[in-house]
Amino acid sequence: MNITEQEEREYLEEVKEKLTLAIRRVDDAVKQFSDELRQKKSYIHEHQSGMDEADMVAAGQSIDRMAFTGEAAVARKRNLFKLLQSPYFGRLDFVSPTQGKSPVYIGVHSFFDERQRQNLIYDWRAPISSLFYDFELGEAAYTTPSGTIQGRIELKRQYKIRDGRLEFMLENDVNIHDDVLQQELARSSDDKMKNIVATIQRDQNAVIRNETAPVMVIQGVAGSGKTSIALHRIAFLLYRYRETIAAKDILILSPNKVFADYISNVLPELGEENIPELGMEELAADLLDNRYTFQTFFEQVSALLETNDLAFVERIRFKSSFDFLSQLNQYLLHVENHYFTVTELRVGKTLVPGSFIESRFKAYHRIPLLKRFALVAQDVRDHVRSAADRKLTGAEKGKIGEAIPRMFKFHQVLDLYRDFYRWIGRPELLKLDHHLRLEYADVFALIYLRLRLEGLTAYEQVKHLLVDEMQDYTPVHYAVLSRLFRCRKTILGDVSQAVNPYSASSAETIERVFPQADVVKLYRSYRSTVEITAFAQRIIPNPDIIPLERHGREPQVVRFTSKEEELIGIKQLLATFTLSGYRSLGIICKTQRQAENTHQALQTAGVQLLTAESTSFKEGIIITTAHLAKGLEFDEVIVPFASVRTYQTEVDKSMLYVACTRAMHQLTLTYFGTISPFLPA
Ligand SMILES: Nc1ncnc2c1ncn2[C@@H]1O[C@H](COP(=O)(O)OP(=O)(O)OP(=O)(O)O)[C@@H](O)[C@H]1O
Repeated sequence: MNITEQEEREYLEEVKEKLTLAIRRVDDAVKQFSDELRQKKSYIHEHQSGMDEADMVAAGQSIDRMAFTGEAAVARKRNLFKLLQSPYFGRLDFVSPTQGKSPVYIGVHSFFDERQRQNLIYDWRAPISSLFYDFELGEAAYTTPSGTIQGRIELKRQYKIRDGRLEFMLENDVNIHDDVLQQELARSSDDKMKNIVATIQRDQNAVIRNETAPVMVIQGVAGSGKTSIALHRIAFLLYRYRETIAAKDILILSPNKVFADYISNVLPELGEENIPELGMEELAADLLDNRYTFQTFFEQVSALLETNDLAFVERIRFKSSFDFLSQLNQYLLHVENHYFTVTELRVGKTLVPGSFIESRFKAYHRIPLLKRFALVAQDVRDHVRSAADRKLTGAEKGKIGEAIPRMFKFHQVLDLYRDFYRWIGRPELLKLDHHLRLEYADVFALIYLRLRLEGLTAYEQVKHLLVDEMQDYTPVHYAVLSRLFRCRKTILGDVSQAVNPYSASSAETIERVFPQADVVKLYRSYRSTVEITAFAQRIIPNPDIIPLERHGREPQVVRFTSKEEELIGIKQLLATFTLSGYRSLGIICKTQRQAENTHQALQTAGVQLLTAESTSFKEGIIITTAHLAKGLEFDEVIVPFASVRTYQTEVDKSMLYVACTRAMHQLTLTYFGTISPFLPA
């Protein structure tokens, strides 16, 4: 069945025809829904006066239901349209004793032909589609909710169908993905991340389809597809658990708005709605009820890059350690045991003994400490009432309500946080300016104390949490996340890409906070050519990295004799880029100031400056910092001012590594003066 290319072409036309018919049917349905909706609305409008409240509610509900069904039909139509452009990308002929043999065509969505009552296209997330990613020809098996199906794959094909036309078709006997993967990776970049359903690799597929891990930690080298996989995993979970999880139940913690915008196309491309996204700082502000102002992570890194303040580094280092978290925990025990100093309380003629108050306070040990006072006060009132055998006056009730919290040493979490540093004998480690602005390293520690002392119940509706750039968060961050989000989690990152090496977390660090986590390590790198990967390896070596065999020009390190000359050189590189056929070029600087100055100095039309306030980026020439470029990629990257003056510390080294690993096809570093010690002379 459909053996020759000609037969495949004819089959494609057949499928397209059926898709066109299906679109027409959905169109009719949509039209019918909107007609009915209009009629219903005008009926309600005309008969409004004669309707009671119950009628109105019922009518409103029926309108909502119709609108919902109408919206589902519109979404279905959108998916069918997408299929019409590219109905499927793979096929396998699977023979099993129970199912016989029939070709399984795999696409971005499923397509069930109502007339034939047959699945013509299987969704890439369907159980049977996993065969495509996990097996070559021969014995194979896949798991369904009702058990494992064994069989043989007798044929496997891959197609490239664009605008409804079959561009090529590949037969495989060894590894089907290699040729197509090479083609995909050689393509120019996009201003939005793209889906990779046609070329998901076996190890990636295992992560995407993992259903058992309560916490999945993905440590993957630069360009190993972590972000892509995480988004495909979300799409998979939305499909697999569609009865219980909807897009709105998932939350992405993303490093910045540009990144959020960059990844925003993947899920819609896969037919899912976009999911809510939040930056760490937004989360922090929310958890602190917007009561404190604080330095952002970007500002922290900028300060590190622009000053050499050893005390600042020391504060960050300390607050990024496990020791810090355990000292905070010890402090909380100390607070519990020593800061509630009970005294006996006289109410009218009744004397409430201190031991009673203390025992009530201890009885509530499961309740956050600062929430216990109201409960203890109520117990004291009950005690007095039964001892005095009368009702309490309002004044007496008020007196008890005030007296109990007064027995506790502090009332503001910030006061406790300050006290913590006195308690550990390091008061110099807390720096608050006169506006009480917190340093970034203090933000989540304060939230942690608040969480433990006051309890926070926000975000309980989240059913899956995705954290990208995990290396940028510390044990305290994770302690907060683990208490706040009790749901399953996917956490991904690369410790080599920390923009602040003083506060970087590895997969092992995160595993200590989430001992139940499944940790997956990915070593194959897809983004950059072998030459670019090898170059970046000299900055931060990782012997385990496996670059995909794709070659390109050797990265260039170009020396100039002055800054002016260097800028002229960069302008020439930009002119070459505009003729190159590539779509994106990133000039990746170390600091925001350097990026701004370069932007001004170049004065070339159409060069966009990306800042911490930017919300999206477009193709073309971008000037930005390594910090903001993290997670993004460009056809070509220029790293200017790569001299020892710019890149000399550990933080600088991380920045340089991140900058170089953003390049897909071409990388050039320019400098004047003495080259950075991290680069080959
Ligand atoms: N299986 C695949 N098929 C095709 N392209 C892939 C595959 N895996 C990864 N890629 C491509 O490799 C590039 C890097 O992917 P992605 O940005 O998800 O990696 P990452 O590990 O998050 O990178 P980084 O940590 O360096 O930001 C993207 O262009 C992505 O489309």
